[in-house]
Amino acid sequence: MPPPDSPQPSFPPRLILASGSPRRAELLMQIGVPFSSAATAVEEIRQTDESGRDYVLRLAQEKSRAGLALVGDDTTVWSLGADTLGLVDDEVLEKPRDFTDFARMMRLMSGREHSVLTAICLSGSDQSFSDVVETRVRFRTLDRALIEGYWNTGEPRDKAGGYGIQGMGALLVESIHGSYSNVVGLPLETLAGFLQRAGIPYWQFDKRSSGADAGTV
Ligand SMILES: Cc1cn([C@H]2C[C@H](O)[C@@H](COP(=O)(O)OP(=O)(O)OP(=O)(O)O)O2)c(=O)[nH]c1=O
Repeated sequence: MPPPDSPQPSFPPRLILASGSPRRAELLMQIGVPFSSAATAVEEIRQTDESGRDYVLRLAQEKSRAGLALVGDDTTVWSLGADTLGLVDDEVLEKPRDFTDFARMMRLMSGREHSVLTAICLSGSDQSFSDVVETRVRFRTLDRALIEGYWNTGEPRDKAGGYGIQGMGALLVESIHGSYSNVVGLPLETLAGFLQRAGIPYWQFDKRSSGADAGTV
């Protein structure tokens, strides 16, 4: 808690989750911060020679700025954007285009470690905080039957790297090193620091009545 005589931010500040990802909304609800959701139309195309880290950071920043642009001149609003991808041997793993692409990714990750990078960016009218968080994930050895069976569940299609650790994808995982929420798409530990720096007093919210209003902007 800040000391009682410290300057208080306008309360409650409005937070926009600039994302259409239900996983990100669920993670934000978990920490009880009120927010509204707004999916953005940021194009996800990696530039030639852009590293995975630079790419994921650029997209999180573009999504965050796009969310802020929706509210015009309102200086009390903050916008949170995020982007997630997998990385193995410098190869960037996004959402699988089709089964062939998915099976290729699974073979790349089978029996070894890969990285999941999530970038988050919290932007206000005159300040912005961003970072890229890395979690190392080790997969079991995956055989063709497991790869095909998992694809047929439908779960892999809209997920970076083609799996959801919060779902049946957990069965592919042997161990993880680092933030779990980062793999799901929003590193809550890093986000907590950003909310504090932005003066969004998440520790004051009444967890019984807040959480997401999950309305749209
Ligand atoms: C690795 C992994 C990814 N994912 C998801 C998180 C993201 O929703 C998705 C990565 O795609 P993103 O392009 O980061 O996000 P998105 O298109 O779903 O949503 P938006 O751009 O509107 O914010 O993969 C999981 O849900 N579980 C996992 O274990």
